[in-house]
Amino acid sequence: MGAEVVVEGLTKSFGRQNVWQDVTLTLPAGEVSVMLGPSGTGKTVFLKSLIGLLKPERGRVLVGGCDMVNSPERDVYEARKLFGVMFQDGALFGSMSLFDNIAFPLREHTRKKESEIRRVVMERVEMVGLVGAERKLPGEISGGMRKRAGLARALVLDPQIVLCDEPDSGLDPVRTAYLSQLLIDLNAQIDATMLIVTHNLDIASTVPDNMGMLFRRNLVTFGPREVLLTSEEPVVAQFLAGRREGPIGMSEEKDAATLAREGRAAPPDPERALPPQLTPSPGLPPRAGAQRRRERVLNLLPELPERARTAILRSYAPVGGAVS
Ligand SMILES: Nc1ncnc2c1ncn2[C@@H]1O[C@H](COP(=O)(O)OP(=O)(O)OP(=O)(O)O)[C@@H](O)[C@H]1O
Repeated sequence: MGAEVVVEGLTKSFGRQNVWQDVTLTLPAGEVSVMLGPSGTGKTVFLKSLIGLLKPERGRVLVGGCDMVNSPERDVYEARKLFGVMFQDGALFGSMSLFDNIAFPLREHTRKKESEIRRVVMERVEMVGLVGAERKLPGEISGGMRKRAGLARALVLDPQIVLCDEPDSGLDPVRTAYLSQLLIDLNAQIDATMLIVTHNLDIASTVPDNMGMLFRRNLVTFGPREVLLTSEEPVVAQFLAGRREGPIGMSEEKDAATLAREGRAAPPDPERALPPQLTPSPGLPPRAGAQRRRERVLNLLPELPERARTAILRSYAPVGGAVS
């Protein structure tokens, strides 16, 4: 099972520019979470802070007993091995074949023999559907294939936590749908804790167990997907509807006068059925994380808003019956 990631009171600034403050959330072990947010709200900075590449000035990130913010660099380096990171552009070495790119972390961080490296690399190549392309250079394949190669590389060290930074950027809607299914299938196979940063509403509404959103230097919300998807918070409703009307402007924030002229954005219709969450492809095991999540979320019910409660009970009810 993947490791839980506990974030407490995290605050990050660059000089006098505060990116976000007092961010507190827990990525539950083995579950899939998504972080949404308009451009420039600090989603990438958040991912980099989780792995200790950027150092917030306040707060803690606890992973398997290590505080990625405040522990000595030696401990942070060790704990970083629990993570697999898929960067926005795949971050592949252009002069190396996909095979060598994917093998790179194994050659760098382990003493495995070449035969063993080959076995692990090919297993991951198969998982992400790149068999036959492993001898190609990154420049000879499509953007979607590069993304999948980046994902395969993020998986070679058997990470307990997988972070994906905008895995959909530059992909067409069909490739994005395949990628969404791939992320769920991977979670079913490796039971890692996953955090996906994205603007993509299709991924956001069909992939995660949990969702959060960063806006105006704050974490607007983080919790079970149903909370955000039924939220009446104007910024969340605007983002999910992809509308111009609302607090999010071209340069992130609108001034109060513009907002007053527009009036409040309509909240989502409470009767609207939520898009169903993807399930693993036929032949794969059920997601252990989804089973744990069901227990966890049903215990949380009394603390959740009415709309989210109704949506959760509806999604867990057997057809025509009530949740036990
Ligand atoms: N190393 C850095 N030094 C100074 N400022 C930085 C640095 N990295 C990021 N920033 C600033 O932090 C803010 C948040 O950037 P970040 O890339 O995390 O946003 P984002 O939400 O991921 O955006 P997008 O969705 O457009 O990728 C931006 O204003 C950016 O300029």
